[in-house]
Amino acid sequence: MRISFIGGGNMASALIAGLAGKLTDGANIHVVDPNPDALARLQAAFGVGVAPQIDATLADSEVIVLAVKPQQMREVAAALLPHLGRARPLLLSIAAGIRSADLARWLGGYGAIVRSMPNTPALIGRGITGMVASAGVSAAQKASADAIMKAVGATVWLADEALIDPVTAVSGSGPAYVFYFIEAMQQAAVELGLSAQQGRELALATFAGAAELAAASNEPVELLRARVTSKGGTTHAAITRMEQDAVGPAIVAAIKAAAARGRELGDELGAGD
Ligand SMILES: NC(=O)C1=CN([C@@H]2O[C@H](COP(=O)(O)OP(=O)(O)OC[C@H]3O[C@@H](n4cnc5c(N)ncnc54)[C@H](OP(=O)(O)O)[C@@H]3O)[C@@H](O)[C@H]2O)C=CC1
Ligand SMILES: O=C(O)[C@@H]1CCC=N1
Repeated sequence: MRISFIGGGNMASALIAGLAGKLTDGANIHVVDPNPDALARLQAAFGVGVAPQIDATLADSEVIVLAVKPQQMREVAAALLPHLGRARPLLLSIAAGIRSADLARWLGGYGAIVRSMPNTPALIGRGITGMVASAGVSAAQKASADAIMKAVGATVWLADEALIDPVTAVSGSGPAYVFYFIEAMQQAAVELGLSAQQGRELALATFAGAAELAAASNEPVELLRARVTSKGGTTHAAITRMEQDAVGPAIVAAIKAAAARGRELGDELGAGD
């Protein structure tokens, strides 16, 4: 499969790292980005083809992954439009907020669009991607999009595009919340007298182990939490403090803020012709 990436930044690099040499050869991947350093890094690491701007090379791609910032998408659509005619590739957008209908409108009514929301654990093949296909996407194109994202983790197809903003808020942005929690655990470890290295090792192993345990168990996470929480014990002291400080409601509110920002980006950037 020949795949092009428009934008070779953080998320594109994570996807390319997961794809190259697995789903397709690096030589079948083409990356467009204005930054020479980013292109040189990707070329050296994965043997991908590179270009500083959109050109006719794109016409050979079966799938074009749109991996620029949401604010850059409209300009990219204008540059892409002249190159879509012949091969009619699938456009696989990973941009937060940008609605398929707006993208299609900027592309003169182009219908072969899958909107998706991956996350950075794709870098190690442990990503999860929410996806939704527009009406103009063929079954074969949907299968290609699924194969690309499955090569870097799991996929969840959504019946309604409105659910992409919640997916963005939960799993697209989610790794940042997990890293934030790990940072806090590391800080606590150091403040309690452990070394930074020990704090890191303890926090990471605990996160990974607890997540794997929850995934392997049929029991709800509330029950798994209750099993750690001995009556009158240490966990109870910690959870009581978290409840006093409304940590759970603050996390829920934060995730809702992310979803609202996704909708707001769609409104802001999709407005007008
Ligand atoms: N980071 C993440 O965890 C996730 C990000 N996403 C989505 O992925 C998209 C990219 O995010 P991210 O990788 O973090 O952002 P980055 O800024 O790291 O990457 C975007 C890249 O696109 C380049 N670019 C700008 N204009 C063009 C153009 N006209 N043609 C080609 N390339 C261009 C940028 O260059 P320059 O810096 O010079 O502008 C930059 O290198 C966003 O839409 C985001 O919503 C989705 C899921 C998770
Ligand atoms: O923060 C963002 O907007 C992007 C989308 C999901 C993760 N990063």
